[in-house]
This record gives sequence, C-alpha cells and structure tokens, in this order.
Amino acid sequence: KRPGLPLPPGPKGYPIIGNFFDMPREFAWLEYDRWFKVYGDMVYFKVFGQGFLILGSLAKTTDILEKRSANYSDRPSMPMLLDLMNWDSNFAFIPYGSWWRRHRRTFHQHFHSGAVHKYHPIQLAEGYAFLRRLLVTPENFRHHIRHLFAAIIMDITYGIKVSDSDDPYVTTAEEALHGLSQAGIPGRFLVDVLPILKYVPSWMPGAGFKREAARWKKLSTDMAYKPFGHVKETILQGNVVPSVAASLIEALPDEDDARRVEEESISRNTAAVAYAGGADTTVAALQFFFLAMAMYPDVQQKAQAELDSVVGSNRLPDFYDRESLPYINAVVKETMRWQSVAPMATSHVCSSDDEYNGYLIPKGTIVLGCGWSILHDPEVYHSPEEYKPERWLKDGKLDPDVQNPSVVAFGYGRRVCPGRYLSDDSLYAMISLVLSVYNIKPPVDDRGKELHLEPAVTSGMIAGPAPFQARIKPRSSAAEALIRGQELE
Ligand code: HEM
Repeated sequence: KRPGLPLPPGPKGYPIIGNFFDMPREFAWLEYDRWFKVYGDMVYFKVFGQGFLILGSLAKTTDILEKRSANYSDRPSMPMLLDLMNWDSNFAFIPYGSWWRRHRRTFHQHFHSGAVHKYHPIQLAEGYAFLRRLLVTPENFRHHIRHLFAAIIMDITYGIKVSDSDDPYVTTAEEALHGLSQAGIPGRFLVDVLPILKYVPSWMPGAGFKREAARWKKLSTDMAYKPFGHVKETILQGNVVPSVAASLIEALPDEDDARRVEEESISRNTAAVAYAGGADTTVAALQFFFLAMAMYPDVQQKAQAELDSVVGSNRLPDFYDRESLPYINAVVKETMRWQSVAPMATSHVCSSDDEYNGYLIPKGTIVLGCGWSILHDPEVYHSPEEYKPERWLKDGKLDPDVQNPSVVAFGYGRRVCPGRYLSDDSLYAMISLVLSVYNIKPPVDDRGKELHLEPAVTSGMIAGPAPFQARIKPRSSAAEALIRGQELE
C-alpha cells in the first residue's frame, strides 16, 4: 500500500456504519448519476467497512475494469446468494480463479460468436410461434415475450420444447430468478453487509431473510438439476435431442473416472447459467422495444418501410437479411442503449491494492460501472432520453464512429457477458419479425384517444419496463396470412 494516498472522493460517512443510509437501494443508477455531478466520475464510499467504487464514465470503466481486468474480475462474497441460496452453481457470481475459468471456457465453447449461428433455426421457429401467440392474445404480449425466451433457452440448452407457458421447468426457473434478482443487489439484504447474520436461526424475529433464502435455495437447486437430469435420462434411453447439455454430457469422463464429479458439476452449472443469464435480460430488452415502438410511431414506420423494401411482404425476414437492414440494426442498438437492462452491470472486486490517478483503490473494494450514466451521457448521445435509432446511422449505413452500447451494456473485462452474441441475434430476429407483420400502438382511453406512455422502469439488478399496455395488430390481412402460414410450414 502506498502510504498517504487518498481514497477517491465521495459522500462523507458516519463512524462504523459509513454511508449505510446514503447507499441507494432502489434505482441506484439514478442516485449515482447525481453523485457523479457532485464528486466526479468515480465515487468512493464505505458501508460497515466495505468499500464501494462507482464509475460513471467510459474512460474510467475502460481504464479500471477493462485494462486492469486481471485485478478487477473477482466477485464480492454474497452470503445471501452464495451461502444461503445455493447460487454458487452460477459462475456469474463465483470468485475469479480456476473454477470460474473452467466454467467460463465450457460456456464459451457453445456461445462464442462463431457458434451461435447454430441456434438460428431455434430462434426463428420460436419467433414464428411468438408471432402466432400475439395473434391470439395480443394483450398478453409481455407474458408471450417471457415464454419466447424461456422456450429459446430451454431448447438450446436442454433440447426441451416449451409449448405451454406453465411448463414446470420454466416456472421453477422463473421463481428462482426472482430470488436472484432480489438478492443480487449488493446491500439489499443486511446479511451481505454483516455476514455473521447468516448464523441467526430461521425462527428468530427478523430472520425472515433466512426463510426466504431456504425457499429460493430449493428453487435454484431444482432449476439446475431437474432439466439436466432429464437430458441424462434421454441419453440413457437413446432418445437424445441435440442440445448444449447433451453435448456436455456426452463429452463427460466415464462414471468411474475420478474427474467425473467435478466435470459433471461444471456441465450442469454451465447449462443452468444459460437460462439464468439469458432469460430476464433479453426479456426486458424486447419489452423495452415494444414500449419504444408504442411511444415512437415514426421510428416504427421507418423500420417497417425498410423491411418492406428489402424483404417484401411475401416472406418473413431472416438472418440473411440482417446486413441489408441498417435501420433495423440501429433499432437493436438503440433498444440496448435507451433503457439499460443491467444499469449497474454486476459487482467486480479489486483483488489487490491499486493506485489510479493518485488515488488508492484498496483490495476488496466492490467496483461497479454505472452503464446507465455512460449510455445517457448527453455529450455522446444527443437527447439521451429520446429513442432515436438515427443516432447510429450516417449516409444510410451504420456509423462505426458512434460509441456502441455493447461497450458497457454487457459488462466489462474478463467478466463481460458471454451470452451477448446469442442475445444480439435473438433481439435482431424478434425485432425484424415483429415489425414486418405487426403494428404496435399505445393503449386508448374510453373515447378511443391514444394514451401517452412513459418509460417507467422497475428497480433491481435487471431493470425492465414497469407493466404497460399496447395494442398489437397485424399490419394487413396479408401479414396475418403470413403469420398463420408459418404454422402450416
Ligand atoms: C440483453 C441481454 C443481456 C444483457 C444486457 C446481459 C448483461 C450482462 C452483464 C451486465 C453481465 C455482467 C458482466 C460483468 O460482470 O461485468 C453479464 C454476465 C453474464 N451473462 Fe449476460 N446479458 C444478456 C444476455 C445473456 C444471455 C442470452 C446469456 C446466456 C445465454 C448470458 C449469460 C451471462 C453469463 C453466464 C454471465 C456471467 C459472466 C461471468 O461472470 O464470467 N447473458 N451479462
């Protein structure tokens, strides 16, 4: 440690509790955005001795979380999530080291940029099924979006077809993820700040968090074991359906091999993490797209005009059209920027004392990049609160000089989201399919007057749109026939 180095600036705290009362727990990114204006683009504070460093500019996230990634890729100890809820099976939360690396490598084999094209047929088939569900119950579009991504992930990872939205695998996973989104926010549960509380007996008054943790633990265990067990069973019966889990199981060492237990556990965890990482995030992103379309009819019309001229009205768009659809690609980018799905990404931890710009960043500091502030910087994105795909275009093509939302939307450094290629493909596919056959409009009041929608968001590790309504109707009878035609094919 270099003696005398100051800590980065931040709000003054109290003895022992530090900034416990200042630390925002809801919509943290908005409060941190205000702090950046007072203290600058790196803000340091402590809560019960635990240091936090919040980064509010791309320059800082690049210098610290990208360039010094070897020192900033650890995760905080999260007693609620890891010790009490069994989420240590999810490599997104485990410490930086060889166990994490083995999981990440296994995951990467199946989801790297050159591998994800294998999943295009699944994405399109589920996309068509989604269009058909919208035809029957358009008012349930938010639910259909959840069903859509659950079905894509379950098919890719386990070869399990989810035709029914109360599929037991999906219900379990959804409930488990609800627990994750609550317990994944640093400081949300006091036990994360005072780990000693994990030894409090469940029956004690104030120990409600332990009873909640026990319920969530069962769900997270079932979520990992049950579908994986199902795939093992199908392999034994000789009915194997191609999937990530099936390839992983088939590559496992023999049952009597000493490496088997560890390898099987890595495979099971890797499969489960695809659902955990990919469901809520992509769902929220597509729901934001629906909200944007209902709020910005001009954007919708321009996107549809591009689809009409490139794809025509006799077929649905597919992945081969992507390069010829710059406006649609701009809509995908703007959706990822406009309302950040993971506004604070996930906590990174500094592994050893570091010095940056004359400040000390002590070992153990929890470092968070506030992607929301970076993607709403008016110096970079003019009128950042507006949904404007045009900002990504120049002379009718994607402008490579505009800062891509993926520089922060998917996190940082060695921990950057390994599912980002799959998610990008899914968003492109759904946005182009939906706009080619549907109009999305705001709801109307009793007299038929269109209501004004606001981009209200939920608070949590994943921020999605607050519930909203939209009217979703086929663009024409030809469009409706096209949707129904996919069913026949
Ligand atoms: C809109 C879609 C998505 C967004 C916004 C998103 C965002 C993120 C973010 C912010 C992180 C934390 C990165 C960090 O620590 O700096 C992350 C990690 C992760 N994501 Fe995603 N993600 C998305 C989709 C997906 C999908 C589809 C999958 C799986 C198929 C996935 C799997 C993962 C995994 C496994 C990690 C943990 C990485 C690690 O700790 O090494 N994500 N994601």
